[in-house]
Amino acid sequence: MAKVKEKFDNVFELDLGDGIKRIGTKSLVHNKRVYGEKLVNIKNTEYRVWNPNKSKLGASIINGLKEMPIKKGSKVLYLGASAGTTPSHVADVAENSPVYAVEFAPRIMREFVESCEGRKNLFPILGDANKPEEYANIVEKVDVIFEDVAQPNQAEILIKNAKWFLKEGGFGMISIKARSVDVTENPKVIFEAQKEIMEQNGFTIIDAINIEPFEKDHILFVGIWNGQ
Ligand SMILES: C[S@@+](CC[C@H](N)C(=O)[O-])C[C@H]1O[C@@H](n2cnc3c(N)ncnc32)[C@H](O)[C@@H]1O
Repeated sequence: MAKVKEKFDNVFELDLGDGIKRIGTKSLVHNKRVYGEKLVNIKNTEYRVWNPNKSKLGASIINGLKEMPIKKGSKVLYLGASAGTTPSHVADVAENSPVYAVEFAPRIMREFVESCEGRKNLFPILGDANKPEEYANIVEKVDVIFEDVAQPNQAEILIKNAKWFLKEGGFGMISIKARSVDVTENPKVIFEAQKEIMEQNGFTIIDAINIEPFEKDHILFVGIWNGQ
């Protein structure tokens, strides 16, 4: 018998009876898959299984994220939307609240727009996360910025967007890919350097999650914005 338990606001532990640790979100759009994820029905509710191999946020939750800043009612700015895998789960969690999702590759954007169909709170924005001023007329002040862009200046991009859009006391969540910063340097050194950039520019880091074995040399930092 399948069982469900709410782990964080609108994030559920799904026990399908096979001993595998799974999480999921309630389907906001019934019977619609975004990336081939499994759909399960438990007690008349449909859940989308959140695949940690395809989502760094999903992997972080499985690997022990302490607090989930994205909750029902959170306004979110998502940088690096790709085709919408993680943004779709984030939108399920936020439920009625807007998730603004920025992606700069037009081809991927087309796929992403398709996956937004029927999702009333997920807003695709074709834009460069390095230039927040270009989407400042669309995005409002948010509770959380989530970033997954795999660029050498990942931490700087978060800070730039926080200055424009993050409420004081809001959360920045950033997935750092060591190899995008420097392929030769030890990942631990890179993570420390990126953390320092954030701490010197207005964030207090409250959590750091290594997401192996799902992704190699990646870390997810969670920080509180002091409103610089
Ligand atoms: C690792 S993928 C994101 C995967 C996605 N977050 C998910 O979990 O479903 C990184 C994405 O960031 C996008 N990207 C990279 N640099 C960007 C920038 N400066 N502005 C907007 N998007 C960017 C890439 O085109 C790519 O689609």
